[in-house]
Amino acid sequence: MKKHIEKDIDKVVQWLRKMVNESGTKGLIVGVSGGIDSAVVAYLIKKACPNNSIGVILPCKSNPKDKEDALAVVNGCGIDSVEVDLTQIHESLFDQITNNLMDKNLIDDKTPARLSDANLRARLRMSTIYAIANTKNYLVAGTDNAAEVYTGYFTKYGDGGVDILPIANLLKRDVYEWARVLGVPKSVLDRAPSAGLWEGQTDEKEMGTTYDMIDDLIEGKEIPQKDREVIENLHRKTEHKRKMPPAPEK
Ligand SMILES: Nc1ncnc2c1ncn2[C@@H]1O[C@H](COP(=O)(O)OP(=O)(O)OC[C@H]2O[C@@H]([n+]3cccc(C(=O)O)c3)[C@H](O)[C@@H]2O)[C@@H](O)[C@H]1O
Ligand SMILES: Nc1ncnc2c1ncn2[C@@H]1O[C@H](COP(=O)(O)OP(=O)(O)OP(=O)(O)O)[C@@H](O)[C@H]1O
Ligand SMILES: [Mg+2]
Repeated sequence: MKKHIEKDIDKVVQWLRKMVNESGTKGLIVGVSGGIDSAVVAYLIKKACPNNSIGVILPCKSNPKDKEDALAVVNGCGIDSVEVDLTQIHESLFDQITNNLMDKNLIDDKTPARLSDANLRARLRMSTIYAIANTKNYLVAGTDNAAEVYTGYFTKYGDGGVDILPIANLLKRDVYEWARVLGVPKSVLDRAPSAGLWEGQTDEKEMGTTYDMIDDLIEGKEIPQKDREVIENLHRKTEHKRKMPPAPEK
C-alpha cells in the first residue's frame, strides 16, 4: 500500500514540474492553513520545486492553533514561508462595505452576513497569494480534493481561485493516507477539517454529512438516502463553480 502511494506521489510531483515548465513559470506557491489539504500540497510542491516554492500563512481573525499547525507544516517540509496578517484589512474593508450599503439603505442590518464575511476572508487570501505569485512568477497551487470539488465546498474565486489542482483526484481519505506517507505532523492529521471561517466551524457540521459519505458516493458505493440527497443537492447548487461564467450566445 505504502509503495503504491509513494509511486502516485511521485507521479504528481513529476506532473507539478511539468506544469511549471510548460507554463514558463519558475515555481509554485500555496496558502498553508494548518489543515491537512494544504499540508499535503505544501509537501508536494516543496518536493517538485525544492528551491522555488513558497507557503503563505494568512491569519484572518484565526484561531492561534491554525498558525501553530501551519508553522509545523512549513518547518516539517522545509518550504520557504511568509506570513501576512489579514485581520485588520478584512475588518476595515468589511466595515466600509456594510456602512456604505447601510447609508444607501441597500441593507437594513449592520450585522454582517456570516457567509459574506467568511468568503471575503477567502478572497483576500486569494488576492494576497496572487500578489506574491505575480512577483515571483509562480503558479498558484490549489488544495481542493475530489470531495470538495464534487460538493463545491469552496469559495468561488477565493480558495477556488487557483492555477492548478494537484490533489483534485484524491478522496478525503486518500489525502490522509498521502499525508501519513509524506510525514505531515501528527497535530495536523488529528484536526477536524475546518474552513476556519468562523468560530467552531467544521466542514462536516456545515455540510450536514461526512467526508466518508462523500467519498463513498464518489466511489459509487451505497450510502443512506438522507446523505445522498444532501450531497447531490450541494453538487447541483454549485455546478456554476465548476464552469466558466456563462455569456449570451452570439
Ligand atoms: N447558478 C449560479 N450561476 C452563477 N453564479 C452563481 C449561481 N448561484 C450562485 N452564484 C454566485 O456564487 C456566489 C456563491 O458562491 P460562493 O461565493 O462561493 O459562496 P457559497 O457557496 O455560498 O459559500 C462558500 C462555501 O464554501 C465553504 N468554504 C469556503 C472556503 C473554504 C472552505 C474550506 O473547506 O476550507 C469552505 C464555506 O464555508 C461555504 O459553505 C453567489 O454570491 C453568486 O455570486
Ligand atoms: N490561515 C490561512 N493561511 C493560509 N491559507 C489558508 C488559510 N486558511 C485557508 N487557507 C487556504 O484555503 C484552503 C482551503 O481550506 P481547507 O480548509 O479546505 O483546507 P485545509 O485547511 O488545508 O484542510 P482541512 O480540510 O483539513 O481544513 C487551504 O487549503 C489554504 O490553501
Ligand atoms: Mg481548513
